[in-house]
Amino acid sequence: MPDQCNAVVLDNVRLRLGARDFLFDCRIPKGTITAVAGPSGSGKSTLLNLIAGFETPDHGRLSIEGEDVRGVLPSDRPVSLIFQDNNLFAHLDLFTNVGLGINPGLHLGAKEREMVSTALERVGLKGFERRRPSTLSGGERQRVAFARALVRRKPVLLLDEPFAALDPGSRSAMADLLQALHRETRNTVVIITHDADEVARLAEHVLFVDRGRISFSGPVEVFLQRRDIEAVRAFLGG
Ligand SMILES: Nc1ncnc2c1ncn2[C@@H]1O[C@H](COP(=O)(O)OP(=O)(O)OP(=O)(O)O)[C@@H](O)[C@H]1O
Repeated sequence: MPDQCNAVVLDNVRLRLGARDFLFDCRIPKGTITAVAGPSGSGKSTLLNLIAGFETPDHGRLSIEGEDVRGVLPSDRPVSLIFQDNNLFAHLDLFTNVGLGINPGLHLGAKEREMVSTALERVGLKGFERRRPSTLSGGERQRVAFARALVRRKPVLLLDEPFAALDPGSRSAMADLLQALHRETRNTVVIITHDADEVARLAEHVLFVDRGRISFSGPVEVFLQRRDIEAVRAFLGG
């Protein structure tokens, strides 16, 4: 596949962390939802941290949206992030938490304030603007994190197990919201998940990480049939 079809390209990216070494050679197709799956400790978060810029490759090339991002600070990369614990500031209200996605200095003009209100409305939190994160449920807090990612308007959205702390009902509501937002924005979504059903339901493309390497990369329909790779078989449940 030509590289302009890929939002993220890792070319023989190597990294050593303590006793563990990682080698990632993979592509993430532009505009897709790509699931990153694999056993615990295999290196899924490390892969996301490399893309986000929280880890620096020892060797290899990493480009995002066609740009070599070696030496580019996390805040200057064309990515936004959502983690399991959603990183909201407890002492700030929701409007302010979302506004920080646009401008860390919080100098918001009328247009930016409108963007924050629209994003909160889009994730179903209209009227919650002055509430603090502690007054919300886990699912609602994740919606705020989504709103903040929406106002950032970055082409790549990285999610590290964003629904792991939620009950099954909220998980599936958030998966629906993610899909709806993806249909609107058509950005590239990369989501770590431990849940085979979530992979089947959400993803178009799958990267399977095993012992610091990519052991499968391809369309979800092919992934779901791959019973010949032992770790994939275990992940899919027999
Ligand atoms: N800074 C570090 N120094 C040493 N080892 C590290 C460091 N960061 C991660 N590791 C190790 O690298 C391995 C991969 O970690 P990583 O968090 O990427 O795995 P994961 O697939 O996301 O796991 P999980 O599904 O359990 O969250 C683990 O064994 C972890 O202990």
